[in-house]
Amino acid sequence: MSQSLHFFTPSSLTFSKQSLPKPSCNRRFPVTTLSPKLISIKASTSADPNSSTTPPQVLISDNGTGAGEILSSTPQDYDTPPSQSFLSDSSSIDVDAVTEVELKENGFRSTRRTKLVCTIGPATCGFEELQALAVGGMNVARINMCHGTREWHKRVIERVRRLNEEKGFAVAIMMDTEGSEIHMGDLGGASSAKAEDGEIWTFSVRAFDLPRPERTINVNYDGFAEDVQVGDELLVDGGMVRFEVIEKIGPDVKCRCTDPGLMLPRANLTFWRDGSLVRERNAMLPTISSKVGASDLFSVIEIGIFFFQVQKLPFTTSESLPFIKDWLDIDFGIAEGVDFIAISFVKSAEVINHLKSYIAARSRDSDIAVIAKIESIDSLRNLEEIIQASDGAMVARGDLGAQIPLEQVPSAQQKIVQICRQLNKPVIVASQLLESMIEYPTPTRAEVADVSEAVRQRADALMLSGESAMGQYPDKALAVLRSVSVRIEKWWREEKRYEAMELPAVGSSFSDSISEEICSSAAKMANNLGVDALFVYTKTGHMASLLSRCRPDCPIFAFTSTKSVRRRLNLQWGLIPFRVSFSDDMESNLNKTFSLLKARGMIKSGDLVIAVSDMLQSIQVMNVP
Ligand SMILES: Nc1ncnc2c1ncn2[C@@H]1O[C@H](COP(=O)(O)OP(=O)(O)OP(=O)(O)O)[C@@H](O)[C@H]1O
Ligand SMILES: CC(=O)C(=O)O
Ligand SMILES: [K+]
Ligand SMILES: [Mg+2]
Repeated sequence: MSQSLHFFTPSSLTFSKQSLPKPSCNRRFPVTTLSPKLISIKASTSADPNSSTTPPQVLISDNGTGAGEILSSTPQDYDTPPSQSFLSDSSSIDVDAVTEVELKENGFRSTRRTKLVCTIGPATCGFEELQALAVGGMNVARINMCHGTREWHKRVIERVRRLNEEKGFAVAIMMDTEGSEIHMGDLGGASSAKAEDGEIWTFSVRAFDLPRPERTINVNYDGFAEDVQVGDELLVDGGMVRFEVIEKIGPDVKCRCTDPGLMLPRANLTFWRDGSLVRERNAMLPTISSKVGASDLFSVIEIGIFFFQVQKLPFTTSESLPFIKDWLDIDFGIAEGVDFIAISFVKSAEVINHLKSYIAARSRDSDIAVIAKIESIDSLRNLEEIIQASDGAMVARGDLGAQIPLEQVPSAQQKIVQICRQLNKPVIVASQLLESMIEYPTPTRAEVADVSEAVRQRADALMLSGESAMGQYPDKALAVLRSVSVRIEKWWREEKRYEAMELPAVGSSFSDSISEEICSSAAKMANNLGVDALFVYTKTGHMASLLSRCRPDCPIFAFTSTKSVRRRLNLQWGLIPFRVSFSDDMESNLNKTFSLLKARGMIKSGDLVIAVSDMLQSIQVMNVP
């Protein structure tokens, strides 16, 4: 079978040099006073681009006054049941409601390219709060299995699903595992505990009766009291609070506070001796978490049998497997059909490979992406192989900063972001981006500079942790990420300050190589010609990610036929994912999408577009008819 690279401009779509519009911001749509509020859409269009008989039907809500600006002949409220407002039939297109307004307000060039992940916690778990985050630009909702119960997380997942169904969002769900590191107990329900300078606290592996005795902290790791030595330094949350070990009495370890501060429930603990992290025993942490109850026993046995039969591995090898609580959470994530599973404290590529085969065996369509969290010193040693094995990575700076000296975190971040892009894996920069906004409504200048740097490095996504999980200003924190991202992206685009990155070949077949060449050429052409948007028709999302990897100046409209691929693409830089059914006939796909998007006012005649697809390996340059 021959594969050819087509460069053609169909006669009906030819353009002359003069007809090429000059790239500029804000030029295509009149700027309205609408802010990114929910809109309600029923795209009832003809697939025939020339048909003018079916008027577009779009209702945009105003800023909450209820007097929506009607742009359609058939107004429809956004609370219309999903079956009516978001038809997934062959004549409709699903697009993020917020993106649609953004496109209409500011044009292609101003859409945000950097994606935003929000950790959901007590401050944001309600439907209204989740909706506010989605309206504010949340692309991915992260649930952290370190905190809360599975029932709690299940309710959050259900609400996000409902939000997507009813309001047209495509918020993806990322489940983050607990990971087998040492951490404190849950403080008996208290939201925090304050340690003052010089105070003596007891860290113990004993379980305490409630109420928790004063100045005592429960530790999750049975070997803790044996492992620490008098004189060791004990760091809570990577050094937010520090203690010196002064005495060991059986299971109790007495410590004096040397750096006071606030300790949060289930905070991570590390101990240091003579200036080095003590970590030999970390690799031998318990494989069965104390949190596994009798009701989980059947699942534990099942998981054991899977690894014994399928992998021929003893399932107690904690080097290769996260501990059992994680596997139960992973089962939960698979059953719930989450979009991403993020694995904490990955030490080698092995655990990623095991998880991927586990997912493949357990979930029918196996489209859960596995994200490797880079937060242990071991993961830095095996960085390339871990990232290569994964579907993406997270720079988990919180715990990473507890395992390597803080001043090494920025260079590690830069390296991880760079390797991910070279290997074509999405990368999330996480933790403490806007830490002060947990308490205050404005960020520090230093935090804004940190966010800017992650955007400048062209990371795929930024993540909020405590800011959105339990902070006082989750929406404001998200708004800061949004506005800083847009501003910095624009600045770097206009000044062409970004360094071109050498992008090595990533595919293994000749067909992969063609796809890569097509995408890099299309991205280059898009920049040189100043086109308005790149269109990519992709079944698996791969071609879209190859385009995203090139970080072109214009946004990438990614058309895919499945909802799960659309949600997954929501994590990747510059992609605006649409769900639409399409065929192998590019000509009809183009006509259909032009027609649907024109009907929604998202493109107009004359817009210059470059289209690629993974069905027909070609590049087409055209003006929208
Ligand atoms: N589901 C939840 N229920 C209660 N509190 C939560 C929940 N999720 C997050 N939090 C709170 O938000 C804080 C920050 O969240 P984050 O997910 O970064 O947790 P973490 O434990 O610090 O980190 P890690 O990602 O390393 O597990 C937590 O320390 C916790 O206090
Ligand atoms: C996100 C996370 O796990 C960390 O920063 O440690
Ligand atoms: K976690
Ligand atoms: Mg962590």
